[in-house]
Amino acid sequence: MINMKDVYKTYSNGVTALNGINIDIDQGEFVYIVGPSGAGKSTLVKLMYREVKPSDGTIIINGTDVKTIKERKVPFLRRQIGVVFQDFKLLPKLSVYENIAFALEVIEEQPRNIRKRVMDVLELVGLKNKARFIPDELSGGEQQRVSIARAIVNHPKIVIADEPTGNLDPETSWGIMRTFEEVNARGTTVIMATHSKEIVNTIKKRVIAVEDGLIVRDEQRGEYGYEV
Ligand SMILES: Nc1ncnc2c1ncn2[C@@H]1O[C@H](COP(=O)(O)OP(=O)(O)OP(=O)(O)O)[C@@H](O)[C@H]1O
Repeated sequence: MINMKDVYKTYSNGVTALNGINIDIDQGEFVYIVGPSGAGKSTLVKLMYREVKPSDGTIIINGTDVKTIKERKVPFLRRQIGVVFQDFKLLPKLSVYENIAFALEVIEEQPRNIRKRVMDVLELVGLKNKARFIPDELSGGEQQRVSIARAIVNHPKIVIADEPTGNLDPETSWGIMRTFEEVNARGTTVIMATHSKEIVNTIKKRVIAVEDGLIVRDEQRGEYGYEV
């Protein structure tokens, strides 16, 4: 469902972030992307949701070629992909409920369906009782659970998370990981760029290691493989 072939990315300032990447990820997989700072992990995941465009090579996401996709079709691609960021990116003036409902309003979901879908997803992440709170009234872990809820409310086939536990303490991070595991258990593909050795070595999944824009390791139930 995610296929990258000979993918290169050079930014406009001349920095080459990816140097010939080949990846095949199937529906339902859980994949960690690891590697040193500046290795190209964020660039790799941003290519998957077409935040950046490849300089060369082919990227097929769910049957769509993201290099040749027409600009007006990009929103349809994005609907199939939920994205979770390190810094949550919630709208600060909207309530938890409204932050999640917004993701459905922009895709013109029928208003009568929105309430049930938002409450269902809040139940999944364990925040039904905080629907009326604004982000500032929540802990970091709760805010991240809201952002996961927002990413999955639309039932995307793929969830991409770039350092989702980077701003959270270890205990909170385990809770977030449980949520991602539940999302994955429902059949959603999860791709997670992370610097967390503890998480990768404890919750064993496929590990793709990137160094200097190249994949240097791709192992099922792999190890983090770097000293912290
Ligand atoms: N928008 C950009 N414009 C120019 N260069 C960029 C841009 N984004 C990233 N880079 C460069 O591309 C390289 C890879 O960056 P990237 O953010 O993908 O690495 P990373 O592995 O995610 O790093 P980290 O673990 O520190 O987040 C780095 O040299 C970085 O400076």
